[in-house]
Amino acid sequence: MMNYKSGAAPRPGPTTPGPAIKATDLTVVRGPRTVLKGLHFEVPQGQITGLLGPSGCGKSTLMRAVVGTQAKVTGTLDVLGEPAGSAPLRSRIGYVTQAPSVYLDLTVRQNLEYFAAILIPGRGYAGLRRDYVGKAIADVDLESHHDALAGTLSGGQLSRVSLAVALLGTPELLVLDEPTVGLDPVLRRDLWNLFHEIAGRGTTILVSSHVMDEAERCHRLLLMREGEILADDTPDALRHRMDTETVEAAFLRLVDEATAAENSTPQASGNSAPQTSGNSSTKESSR
Ligand SMILES: Nc1ncnc2c1ncn2[C@@H]1O[C@H](COP(=O)(O)OP(=O)(O)OP(=O)(O)O)[C@@H](O)[C@H]1O
Repeated sequence: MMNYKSGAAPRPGPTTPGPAIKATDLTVVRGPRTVLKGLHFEVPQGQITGLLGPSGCGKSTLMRAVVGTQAKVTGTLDVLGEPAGSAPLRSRIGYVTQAPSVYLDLTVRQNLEYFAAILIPGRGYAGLRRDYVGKAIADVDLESHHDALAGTLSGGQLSRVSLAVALLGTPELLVLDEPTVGLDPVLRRDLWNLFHEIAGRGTTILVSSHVMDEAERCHRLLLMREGEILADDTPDALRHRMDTETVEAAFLRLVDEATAAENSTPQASGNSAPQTSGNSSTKESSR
């Protein structure tokens, strides 16, 4: 968790020009495996960028690198104009992991008050903390449950408490690791509406999913496979370029092309970049 220096006012919104995230030759090794393989990409500010791909392709690892919790990261990774993981970024990024990170024996409000006290310590900020807690609870539509113990909430409600914690302090970048896993279609729709509302206020959102219909709700997509980026595009451009009805079909076509390219190159190794249709936004040409 990150906090504000005493006397420093919390930051209200985007303050840095340029992309929210810029990666150059981003490589991550975990154990014996190279999990991210020399990625080049940018994430624009104020939009929802979806990080999609099959289980194990490296989505969480990429997100961990962005928020600065991943070891053995090489290449260049700038976030909001600063090197990923640097101290000034701590109060500017909200991160929701796959596991709800809340205390089950505290109420919704107590959880938020606790994290707000760490984020913005000091008696002088008591009023500001109260405002942030109230706003975060309202944002995730949990006002009717603010006094409920977190341990008594449903899975969807618990996910929303985690999201509320990440929203404290109005971060410029929100990194959400599969926030809709296990939620019913109505809750998923409501959460995506909330993401759009948050992005509409200028917050950049990087959100991972392996549910392809969620790709259609993103402004941009990074499609991943085996630690590489197969495509970096808008959903419309991707469907158009691959001549498919859905992003899912476009993704499957890209995977087939990459597999065929690998199979037709005898010396191809697991670290080789897949061949795609030659669009300027594919990994090959963005190097
Ligand atoms: N601590 C670790 N040590 C070694 N390898 C790891 C470790 N954690 C993850 N990996 C490997 O790194 C690869 C990428 O994992 P990652 O969790 O980033 O994938 P993912 O796309 O987020 O998957 P999922 O959608 O299932 O969450 C996987 O092959 C995984 O086995």
